[in-house]
Amino acid sequence: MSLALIAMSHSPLLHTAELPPAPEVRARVDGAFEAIHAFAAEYDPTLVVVFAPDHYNGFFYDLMPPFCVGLAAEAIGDYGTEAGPLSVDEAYALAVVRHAQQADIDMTLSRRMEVDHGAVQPLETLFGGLDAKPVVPVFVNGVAAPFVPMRRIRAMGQAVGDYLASLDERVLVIASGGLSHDPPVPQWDTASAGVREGLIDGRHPSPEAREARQRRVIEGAAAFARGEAPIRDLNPDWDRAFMADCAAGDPARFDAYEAEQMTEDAGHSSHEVRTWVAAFSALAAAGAYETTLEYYEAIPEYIAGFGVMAARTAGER
Ligand SMILES: O=C(O)/C=C/c1cccc(O)c1O
Ligand SMILES: [Fe+2]
Repeated sequence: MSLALIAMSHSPLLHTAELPPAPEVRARVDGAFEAIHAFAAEYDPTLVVVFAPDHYNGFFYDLMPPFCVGLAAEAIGDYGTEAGPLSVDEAYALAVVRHAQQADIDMTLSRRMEVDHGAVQPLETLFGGLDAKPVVPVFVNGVAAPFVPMRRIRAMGQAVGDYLASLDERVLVIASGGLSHDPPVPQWDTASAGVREGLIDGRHPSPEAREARQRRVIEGAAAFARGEAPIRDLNPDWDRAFMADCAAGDPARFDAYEAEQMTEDAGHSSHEVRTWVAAFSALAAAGAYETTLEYYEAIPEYIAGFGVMAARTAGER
């Protein structure tokens, strides 16, 4: 039994920014990515569990669970990320569902999950593509309000971690998303009727609609970097405090994060840190852990408080 964790922000602007960050900033991001790539290579997982949000590409308001395990999954290929099937380990995915349900978690499942850059960017960064490792994808809602209390995400992560810790595998849990950020993703309360229809069931848009949506984000990022976009500022203090809570090894700390306050302090997409809460709670289920790598920087060009962490069960080598 062995567990390790990598948590990383993602951003569709990583490869599409019209106004990229300064070269020294990009070099630090690349350095952090190289470090987690090396960490993953050294750990050499036999199973990967990726906790990822979705951005109205796979999950919509026609049926929005707080979390969901994919027994089969297909990447849609947004923002230049790889499209195609993920190499899902169906037996382990089903076992995760069963174990979580027996632990009083109302885990949901999908036999045809669609995932976007949220799930794919970490797999590309760490393993170079979608199918290098057997994977169990776990969607965690981080954009579509209302949100269940954070203690439910912690409990879900703990239940998943309890199961993973019982396996004779080297399991890497990945968290994707966060930290403070407020990209131009539509909000139900302020959306027009037409946009609302897309939030209810906007699956498989035309290439023109996909392009228009991506342009809006790319142009929004450039405007934000110039200080001209009407979106919330990044909040490095909030981000560093959250990362300190992640490093603390005490998942009960996450219960204090209240959704409306998070939106206020850290933006509408700060709820993506639910993936971090799930992953760190899963890691903690295997016992004490040590953080071996930490990087943080607020990067307006990526519309992201951009953080990377790696951790593994203490005393294991
Ligand atoms: O296009 C989207 O829906 C999402 C955009 C985005 C922008 C910046 C950071 C993120 O985590 C995002 O998902
Ligand atoms: Fe995101």
